[in-house]
Amino acid sequence: MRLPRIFDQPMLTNLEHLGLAVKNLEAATALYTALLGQEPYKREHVPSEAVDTVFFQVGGSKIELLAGTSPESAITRYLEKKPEGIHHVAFEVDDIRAEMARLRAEGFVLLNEEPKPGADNKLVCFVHPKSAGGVLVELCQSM
Ligand SMILES: CC[C@@H](C(=O)O)C(=O)SCCNC(=O)CCNC(=O)[C@H](O)C(C)(C)COP(=O)(O)OP(=O)(O)OC[C@H]1O[C@@H](n2cnc3c(N)ncnc32)[C@H](O)[C@@H]1OP(=O)(O)O
Ligand SMILES: [Co+2]
Repeated sequence: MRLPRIFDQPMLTNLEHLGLAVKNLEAATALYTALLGQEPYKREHVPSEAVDTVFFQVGGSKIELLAGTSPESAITRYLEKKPEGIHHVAFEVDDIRAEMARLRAEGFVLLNEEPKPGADNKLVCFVHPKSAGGVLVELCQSM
């Protein structure tokens, strides 16, 4: 059992984005444009993750729509088993390497040895959902 800690300052500084897995990116973009009452501010293909993304700004956070572009994509694999919806929760960090070391020491299982380039000019790292209460967690540091 993890014991409570007292920290001087928060390590995960902001809810950076919610990642939503979708099958049809154009249909989902139209739906979220209507829901949020605004156009997306960015579309980006991320070859390393085999995903197409669409971003909406919502206050200090973002909605990231994700569609897989290959059968090996984590999003394609996820949608083979699960319905469309929230796929991951992404937190902003100031120093991703320091946070990765801290989370490893706390017993979390990281899916990346090193930070890797993500979408929207971020360095990212994922925490396995099995070690994070069933939620896939992403850390994001601005590049
Ligand atoms: C655009 C870039 C970037 C950004 O900048 O924002 C992104 O967001 S990319 C997003 C897509 N990329 C990733 O998700 C990379 C990290 N994910 C992975 O490495 C894998 O998806 C995984 C989490 C390790 C799972 O892969 P795998 O083990 O091959 O799949 P399984 O189907 O066998 O799942 C095992 C186990 O884990 C559960 N699971 C899988 N995905 C999720 C999830 N998103 N949320 C919660 N739980 C998840 C799955 O249900 C299985 O559980 P059991 O059935 O109980 O065994
Ligand atoms: Co993400």
